[in-house]
Amino acid sequence: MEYYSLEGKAPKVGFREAALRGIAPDRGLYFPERIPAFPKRFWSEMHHRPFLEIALELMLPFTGDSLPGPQLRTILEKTLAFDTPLVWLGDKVGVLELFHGPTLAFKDVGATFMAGCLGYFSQAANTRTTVLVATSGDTGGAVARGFLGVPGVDVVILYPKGMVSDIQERQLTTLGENIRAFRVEGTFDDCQAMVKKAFLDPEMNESLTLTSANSINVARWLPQMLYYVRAFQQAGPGTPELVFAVPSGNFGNLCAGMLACKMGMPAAHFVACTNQNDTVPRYMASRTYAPNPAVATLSNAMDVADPSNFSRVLQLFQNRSEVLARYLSAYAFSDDQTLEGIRELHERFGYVADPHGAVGYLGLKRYLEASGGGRGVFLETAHAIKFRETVEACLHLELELPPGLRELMPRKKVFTSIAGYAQLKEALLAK
Ligand SMILES: N[C@@H](CCOP(=O)(O)O)C(=O)O
Repeated sequence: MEYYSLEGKAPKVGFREAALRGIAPDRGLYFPERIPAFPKRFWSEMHHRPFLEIALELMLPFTGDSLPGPQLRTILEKTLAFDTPLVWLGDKVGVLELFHGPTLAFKDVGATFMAGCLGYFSQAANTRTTVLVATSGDTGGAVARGFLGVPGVDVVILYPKGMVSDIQERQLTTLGENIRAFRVEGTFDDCQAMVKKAFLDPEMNESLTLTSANSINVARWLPQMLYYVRAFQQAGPGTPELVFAVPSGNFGNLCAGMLACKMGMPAAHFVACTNQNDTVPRYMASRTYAPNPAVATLSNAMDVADPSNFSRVLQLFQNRSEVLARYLSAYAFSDDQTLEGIRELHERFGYVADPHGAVGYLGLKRYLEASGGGRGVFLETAHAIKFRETVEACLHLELELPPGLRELMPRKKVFTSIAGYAQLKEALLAK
């Protein structure tokens, strides 16, 4: 499989090079040159098969010659080591829980897969790679954990000051070793712009081998399709096609689900659910892509004004927004509505959701009402404990701290404060 740049001005590359580069030299996102289609039989017969075998079949066309089969299997075994259960809250509403990984967020899936790939590529070539990552909350912790101690890899995390939760900040600033954190005066979009700038900076590229661990990287993005397929498998044979409601920030997650659908996975519809950073819902209503400055919200991991992966979503539909609109609806919700969503889930189903999951639930509910019925699943992208203050105050209860987090609490947060790209560059080039 080869990958081309969505900007169209860079040569095609294989999976290995796309993963090592992060983005193409023309700043475009890499996109697979063909989407492998799996026949109806593959989907109808998967319900009794071990999921690892299914995952291998699905990922193999994408990794191609870059990873030997046994290596891909080992990486997938680690990636799938934690469950992503589909829990039905009622007849019509289910929740796909993606927070059972080591950092309690869906990012653990992609970060584990990518860390496995990069560890293998660096070892095989005996090189040192610097992974740059911008985070609005959850990616940073998952990448820090996924790459901790991986030989040949240094991780540099950029996060916006005051726009991530206390637990999220602990997850990305307290591990040490090969992980460094930079606290940026700015928004997630500023952090992401710095990452992209670094890739085009000749001095940086002369001294460092850079890549990105955001979902702009195919090795982070592609494996995220697996939990949609796992949800389909768990729903069981004969289940009517599901609506998937996806809390969305950088849109890698939603795009991975829609990719699975393009590969043949039956799905009724997708719903992109955002907070007030509503560029995509406004785009879907007006067909004008016009990001506003990012605003801080309770669902901070989605505080993204200019979602990188939306270009991939459009590409899946040959950039025909009228076709995309048949498969995707998009809604935005305020913080007050988010709190209402958390309360409603608790009152109706006894379910404790985090603010991102609550936004997903609200989107699902609105879509099912508007379309006159159906059955759907919202993605619970992070554990409620990561947003402890918000959830505890909203529901008047106390959440228990999981053991993995307990050990982070007494540790000191270590980070470097920076205001812009020049300081980042100076710090990374300092000997
Ligand atoms: N929601 C993210 C923002 C970056 O998204 P990614 O999936 O592209 O890494 C976060 O939590 O940092």
